[in-house]
Amino acid sequence: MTISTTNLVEIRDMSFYRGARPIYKNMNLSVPKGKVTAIMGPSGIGKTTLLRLIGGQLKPQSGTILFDNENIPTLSRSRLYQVRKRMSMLFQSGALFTDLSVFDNVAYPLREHLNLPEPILHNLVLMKLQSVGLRGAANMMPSELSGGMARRAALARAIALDPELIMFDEPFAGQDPISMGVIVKLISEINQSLGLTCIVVTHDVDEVLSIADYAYIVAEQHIIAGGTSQELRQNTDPRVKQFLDGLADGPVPFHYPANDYKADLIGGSR
Ligand SMILES: Nc1ncnc2c1ncn2[C@@H]1O[C@H](COP(=O)(O)OP(=O)(O)OP(=O)(O)O)[C@@H](O)[C@H]1O
Repeated sequence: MTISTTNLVEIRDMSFYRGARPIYKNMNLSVPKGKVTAIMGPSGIGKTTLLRLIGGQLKPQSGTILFDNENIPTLSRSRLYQVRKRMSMLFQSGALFTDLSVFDNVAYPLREHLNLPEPILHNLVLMKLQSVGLRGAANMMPSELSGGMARRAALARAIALDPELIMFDEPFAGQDPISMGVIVKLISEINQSLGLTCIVVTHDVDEVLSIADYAYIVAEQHIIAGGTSQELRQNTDPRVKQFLDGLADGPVPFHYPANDYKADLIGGSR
């Protein structure tokens, strides 16, 4: 196996099944250190699953998932706990703790993992909030925030422990164009100013391609195309064009695999 020092995450020949159903078959993926990597693909194809595999919450049936050259699926529980501290995941539902203020939400992982004197913790939290433009909202409760602000507060919490990798699951979903622009800019800024490796899973092609150094498209249980944003835009594969142009139907089927429609309808009750 070639071990790369330039890729923070390296997936080789990885297969993952849900029951008998393959989600990934012999898939390969490299996520370069310090870059923004976009993972795109149709709904239900396995993008969130991929993030959970990288985070060690799910185990593949075969293959390797290297994080900084450590094979995640084979790590002991305690080692995985250590490695996971270096990664952060921001899920779409990235819920804040509703009974804690914005300040305390961001302070939570710091209090949980580090034993910092209160004045240092205070300043660290304010610095994280400053980086997402919410220092002024430190004392607000999550219920008082707009959707976009809540997402930014969740981002401040996700970077509280200075992870090396941050994985965003659909960061733009449900945002108005201005909030989307703010989030695009924030991802780009935290990548550039903190040197954070970012993986962004999304359907929002234009937004993500504007900041991604590399972009991959998942379909048919593996990566069907990848490269720089520009290379992907020039790709002539009809499946890639279908996805990038947002066409509802094409070589990548719109429907989740199902029984014959007519048979299902006349078959009556299930
Ligand atoms: N806990 C589970 N048990 C069984 N199947 C699951 C489970 N979670 C997800 N799946 C299936 O795995 C497949 C991949 O799901 P996943 O959430 O990774 O897709 P996705 O590409 O992130 O979709 P979307 O873009 O719609 O969020 C889906 O078909 C889903 O039905």
